[in-house]
Formats: sequence, C-alpha cells, structure tokens
Amino acid sequence: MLPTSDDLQVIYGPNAAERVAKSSVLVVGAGGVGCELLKNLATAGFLRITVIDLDTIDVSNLNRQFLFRRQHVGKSKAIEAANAISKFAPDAQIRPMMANVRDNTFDVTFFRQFTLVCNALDNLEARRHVNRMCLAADVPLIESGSTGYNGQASVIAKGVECYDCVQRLPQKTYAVCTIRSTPDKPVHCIVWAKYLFDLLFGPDDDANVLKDLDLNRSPTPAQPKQNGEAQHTASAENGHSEPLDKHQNGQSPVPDSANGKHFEEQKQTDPRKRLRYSSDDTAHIFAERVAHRVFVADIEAQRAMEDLWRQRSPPILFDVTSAAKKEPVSLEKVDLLSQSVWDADHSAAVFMAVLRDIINHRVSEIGSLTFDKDDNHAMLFVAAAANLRANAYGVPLQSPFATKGIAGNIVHAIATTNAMVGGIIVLEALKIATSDGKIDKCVTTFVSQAPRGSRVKTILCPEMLTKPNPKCFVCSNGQPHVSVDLDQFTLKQFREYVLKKKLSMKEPEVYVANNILYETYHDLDEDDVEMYQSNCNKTLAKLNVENGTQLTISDFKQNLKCTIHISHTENLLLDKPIQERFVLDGNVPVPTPQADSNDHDSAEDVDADEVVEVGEERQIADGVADKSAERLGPGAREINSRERAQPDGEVANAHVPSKDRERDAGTKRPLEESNAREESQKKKARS
Ligand SMILES: Nc1ncnc2c1ncn2[C@@H]1O[C@H](COP(=O)(O)OP(=O)(O)OP(=O)(O)O)[C@@H](O)[C@H]1O
Ligand SMILES: [Zn+2]
Repeated sequence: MLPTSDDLQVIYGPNAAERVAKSSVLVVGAGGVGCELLKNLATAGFLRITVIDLDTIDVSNLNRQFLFRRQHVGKSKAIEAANAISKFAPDAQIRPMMANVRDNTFDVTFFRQFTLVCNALDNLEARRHVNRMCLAADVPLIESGSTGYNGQASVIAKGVECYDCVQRLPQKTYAVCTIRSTPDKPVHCIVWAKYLFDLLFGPDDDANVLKDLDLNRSPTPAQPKQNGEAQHTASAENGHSEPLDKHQNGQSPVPDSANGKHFEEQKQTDPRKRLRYSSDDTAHIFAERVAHRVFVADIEAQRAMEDLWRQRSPPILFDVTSAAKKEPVSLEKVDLLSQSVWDADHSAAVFMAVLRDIINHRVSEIGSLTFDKDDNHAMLFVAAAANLRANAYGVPLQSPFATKGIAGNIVHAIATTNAMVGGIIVLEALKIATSDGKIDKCVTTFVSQAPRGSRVKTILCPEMLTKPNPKCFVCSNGQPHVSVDLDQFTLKQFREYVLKKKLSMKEPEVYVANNILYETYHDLDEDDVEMYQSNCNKTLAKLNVENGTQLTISDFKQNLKCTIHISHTENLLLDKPIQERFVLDGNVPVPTPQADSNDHDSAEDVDADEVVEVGEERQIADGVADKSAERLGPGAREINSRERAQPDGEVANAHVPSKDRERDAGTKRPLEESNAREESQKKKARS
C-alpha cells in the first residue's frame, strides 16, 4: 500500500507531501511497468508528471497495462495513460507526449526541468540514451526493468554506477552448422525456420542462408498448370485469391527424383521473381516445391554426409505434401496461443496452407517481408516449419505458443512483477523528491522468484548503490579500444556500426589529432558538408587513421566525449558481415558474443533460458541466473541478487506490434553480463 500524506510526513520528514507534490517527474514508457508507475506516482501525491511513449496500444497490452481498455486499442499509450490517471487523480497534471525519447527535441534543457526521471522502457538504446541525458542534465534517474519473474529498479546519478557502467548480457550465438545441419534443440529449429521465412519472403538476397539453402537453384521448376487446376497463381496482386484448401488435387508438381526425372536449372534465379512475374507458377506449386526442397532434398543431402551421423541418428525424410493432405487445416481456425503441441501431420498441413496463403494474399509484399512474431502468417510459418524440422531431427515438437515465445524472444511479461517494480520505483522517487534530489538513501532493489526448494523466500532484495565503473566511457574516463581493418572499414561504417549501433551514440563527431573527420554542426557550409560526406566513404586508413591512433569522439546530443584507441588488424573477421568486422574492447559496456551453450537440454528449458543471436537479432530470455542461484542453494539470493536481475536491456516481448520503433534488438531486457556476474560473485565471496 502506498503512503498517505501523513505517512509521508512521518517517513520522509516535514513538508514531505508538499515536496512530493511540487516535484516534476518524467516517466519514459507507458507500458507494463509504466502503467503501474504512473498510477503509483499519482496516488502517492506526485502532481506534475510528464509521460513519453512513442507507441500505440495493442490488444495484447490489455491484460496487464491496466490503464488501457479495448476501446483504446490503436490510440496513443501516453495520452490514454494520462486520461486514465486524471480520472482517479484529478489534481495531477499529466502531460502526455507521444514521441520517441531519443528525438532531438528532448535535449539536455528538456531533461533539466525535472526533479527526477523514471525509465519504464524495454530496450537498450532508449535506456542508454536516457541514462546519458540524465547524467548530462544532472537529474537523478530511476532505471527499471522486468522480465518474467525478475525485476529491478535502481537509481542512477552522478557519482553512482550508471546504466552504461555495466556490461550487458552477452549475445549467445549458435554456430551456423548447428542451425543448418545438426539442430538438437527446438530453438535451433525455430531459428532455422525464421531464416527460411526471411529467405523466401524477405529482401535479403545475399543472406548466407539463401546461398546455403540454395533455393535459388531450386531443382523443381515451375510446372505448367494442369487442365482443370484452379488458378492459384501469384496473381493475387490482380485481386485473385483462392480459398485455402482448394489445391489438393493429388498431383504433385514436384518432380520425383526417384523416378529418375531431373530438373532443369532455372534461368531466372530468384524464385520470388518467378512467383511475381511468371503466370505459370501457382501458390501450391511453390508450397510443394519448398516443402520438397527443405524436407526432402536437403534432408537427403544431409543424410548423405555420413560423418555427421556417427554420434547421432540421421534426420528422417518426411513427405510434407502427403501429410498435409491427411487433415487439411483452415488457417483462420489455427490458434497461435494454443499450448498443445502440433504433431508433424498438423504442422505439415499448416505449413502448406500458410505458404499458399502468403502467395495468394500477400504477393505484393513478397521480397519485403521479414519475420515478425506479430504477423500471423510469419508465426504460422515458423511454428509449422520449425516443428517439421524438429520432426526430421528427432527434436521435441512445440506448441505454437512455445514457439512464439522462442521465436519472438519472449519471456512472457508477468503483471505482478511489473506491479512490484512500479511500486519500488515510486519508493525511490519519494526518497529523491523529499531530499532535494539527493540520492544517499536510495537503493537498488531486485525482484526475483525464491529459488525452488530454498527456505529463503525473499522476493525483494535491496542493495546499496554501487560506485561508477572507472572504465565506463560514459560517466568515467573509460577509453574503448577498437580493432578493425583500417584498409577496409570506412568512416561511415565506423560511425554507424561502432559508434551508433554498439556504443548507442546519437550523432557522433570524429576527430583525429587536430583534424575533423566528421562534424554534425547544424549550420555547416556546403563545402564542409561535402567534405564530411566524402570522408564517410573513405576507409579509415585513407583518413590517416593508423594502428595506435586515438580518435576523439564527441556526441553533443548526449553531451558525451571520449577517446577511442584504434588498432589495425588485417582482414579481421572476414567471415562476418561488414557490420560485425571489428572488435570492441576496453571494458566498455558492450556485450561480447558468447558461443553456443549447452546448458539447457530440454525443450522446456529453451523458452525460459535461451539467448540467441542470429545476424542482427537477439533473443534474450531469463533463467540463467536463477539456475546459478539454485546451484548455490539457500542463501544464494543475496549472493546472486545483483547478477540475477539486470532486466534492464531489452525484453522479450510477446505482443509488440511491429512498429517503426527503435527497439532494434527490440523486445528484450538484457540481464547483466556474465563477467559482471562473476565479478559480483567474487566480490561477495571475498566479503
Ligand atoms: N524510444 C522510446 N521512446 C518512448 N517510448 C519508448 C521508447 N522505446 C520504448 N518505449 C515504450 O516503452 C514501453 C515499454 O513497455 P513494455 O515493456 O511493457 O512494452 P509493451 O510493448 O507495452 O508490452 P510488451 O512488450 O510486454 O508487449 C512501451 O510502451 C514502448 O512503447
Ligand atoms: Zn557509467
């Protein structure tokens, strides 16, 4: 229960209620935690609240973002949250802003007007940005996050650990060969299915997977339509569309290699182009060709690699086309929230149906679709394809609900955790508001599930705030090191991939000695603009950046300045895409990739414990820390409180509409990185 004004007086001293009422609070994010927080702030007596959220309300938010009702779906979260609060706290002045907190309008001056800022965000970029803005504006920030049963709220201000002081969760990666050849967990199959979706319908013609799966050279040419066959062509563009299950005419358009028929090489290499432009192609031919290719031809090729199967059984062939005919499905009736596991036949039926449906109904989008867990076609495809893959490799099949959790990087949000985090934030906010912005009494509080079997049932675990990390390049004098091939990496790539993407800078300027390589000043003359543009396209070597050069980086938007040490490594990471061809070092708060982990063997483990990185995507989930707590047994909570709940990156997000939001890694809250975890354990062990 939140304090009354009398309570405030008793707890926080004379005039506490007035001080609280006068404080001006910025709340960033009106989602799960944000709704709780706004309600708590208003009922605790905060009367001046600004809330920023860029998003609109999705139907899937309604189960826990209790300020919103069905009629608000599609409307601004910030505005509706403000409306709802005003109804029960009419004295409160809530200023809603539907905007991205990273917009330039929210500059240091904007942040300075607040007594304190509360983050209720869901992504790393925005969190880092607000952290930097608050440090620059010298305004205390209460940072928060929740993921499943774990949550956290901590206070950031000058002189205490900042959000950037801590390395965030490493990205666990899966070896491509595991995904391609030897999947042994559901997540491997799901990652593969997501690739396949993007490969078939997405823009990335150059993706490795495209080459590897080799659909470009599909052995199954488009077959001319048979007489009497329905016009299931890709001409949905022209308004044709077919009922879902009219295609089962018993005639496989896929030539049967067992009968000795061989396939012509396609002249037109991209199957999607054929789909769009060839009047001969039909949706069901395409579906059957894909099914044949990935569940027969590729599996046959895999089986032939005998070395792979010395230790485990080879994958099995499965005739998806025939299986799909056993019990055809109507896609509208497929429940993606179902927790029953689809068997192989049902998966086959969904697989064929969804492929046809995409061709029939969304042909104009083909070439621009990418996997999105909120896109039903994409989810149906992935749920079915992943299960068929799992079926082939003897991996446990999944329910669509579980698959969505894994595919969409989801740790399902728990309303109670959000409520606890929202409550903790306001307790810290009260301390700050009643002590003139001082933070000496503030703590970091972790919310976590009591370890199973433990007698210790503490759910909330407060800790002292920690000193800044002297190696932090944001709040201390940390100097990151970057190794890169200077003859290959351009200034533009350096700015985009290292400074913006990895270090979350906004508009970094780059200087070497007294030379300006890139400047963003708003009224630059044309010559300068031209020169900087041309610098961008030059390699760093051409700009006289050498092994050992120290670059000075300034980001005026974030009031940030740091030195970056450069070293040259020839042909560094040539096997990676260009955006990953550098190594960032120097204890900067950036995740370092971590290899595949075999910690979790069972299917159930996966959706709770996996962290997957594939290409630019990351899937982060929780549970690793809980497991270590379990291993340590009773009393481990204190030891692990710090490690366990750093749910402060990006969280898996079951229901985020795919909007143009800067949540690249999107829907996840990273936990603390393992070396920080180890450090914390060592520290605790020493004491
Ligand atoms: N850069 C940003 N500027 C403003 N608001 C942001 C920004 N990034 C994220 N947000 C908002 O932060 C909120 C985070 O809330 P939450 O984690 O509950 O996400 P959600 O999308 O509402 O729900 P869920 O992820 O559980 O489906 C969201 O409402 C989101 O729109
Ligand atoms: Zn810091």
